[in-house]
Amino acid sequence: MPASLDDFQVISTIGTGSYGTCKKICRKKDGKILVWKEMEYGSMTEAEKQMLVSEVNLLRELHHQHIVKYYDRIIDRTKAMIYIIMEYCEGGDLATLIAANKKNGESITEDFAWKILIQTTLALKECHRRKNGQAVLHRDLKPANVFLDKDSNVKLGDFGLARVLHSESSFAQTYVGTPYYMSPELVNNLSYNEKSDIWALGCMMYELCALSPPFTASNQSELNRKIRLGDFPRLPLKYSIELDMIIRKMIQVEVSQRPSIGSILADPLVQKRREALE
Ligand SMILES: CN(C)CCCNS(=O)(=O)c1cccc(Nc2nc(OCC3CCCCC3)c3[nH]cnc3n2)c1
Repeated sequence: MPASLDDFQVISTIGTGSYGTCKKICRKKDGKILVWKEMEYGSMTEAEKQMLVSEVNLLRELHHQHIVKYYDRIIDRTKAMIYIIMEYCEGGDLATLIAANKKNGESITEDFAWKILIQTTLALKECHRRKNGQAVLHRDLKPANVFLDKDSNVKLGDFGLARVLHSESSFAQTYVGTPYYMSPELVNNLSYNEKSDIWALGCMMYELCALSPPFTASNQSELNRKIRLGDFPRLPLKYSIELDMIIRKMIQVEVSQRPSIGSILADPLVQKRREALE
């Protein structure tokens, strides 16, 4: 029996993303805490609605311990609203963690950095695993899209939903952030590929440790120039040369020089770190 809005109690609003609002909810029948992302589709074109349907269908197919679990969706045709119900991540998102560390002058440990690197790589591996020939590239890997559960395990979220965004909508203009993680191939208008997600992963890991993205600038053209050059400072010295090296390998301008997901996971150091996690 499809879920309905009154099966849930809204607890609070967590925030507003590029596509709509995220609310913390409680499922009345068992008290389970979840979230829903509510999106208004009334002003969407038929093509955008079709994209939304296919994005939600992709979400339904992704089952992995490090990917935010999709539960259900509710469509309220009277208000032209869709509610996408997903697991709640108690630990919040990495962007909040980075901002808090920056504010308090704190930094994550080396162990935690490896844990995030490994678990996010495993989540990307699931995304890239070809699903009926359709690779689900994340396309928007950034700290705000990586959540933590109560045990600070990674939950990769917010697939494609941001992509569904209809460009002329007010949300689009309001929520366009600086694309710090844009890869050189995207800057050069070449095609997005699996190695572009690796570049973004390297940038995210760098920012998580250094509390600043590898490339920063006050305008897009200056940022593009720095990205094309690919030079950035070493991680803070508290982090090992191995961590700096594996992140540096991911942030290489030459696509073919970047490691694949398989080679990251096959790295002896990563294997050792993975065993320590299990
Ligand atoms: C302990 N503290 C450091 C952290 C406190 C943390 N508690 S908190 O303040 O409610 C909090 C903060 C942020 C996230 C979450 N959990 C969460 N957020 C999602 O999306 C957030 C949304 C994404 C788009 C932009 C607007 C926000 C999810 N999507 C699927 N599952 C989700 N779970 C909870």
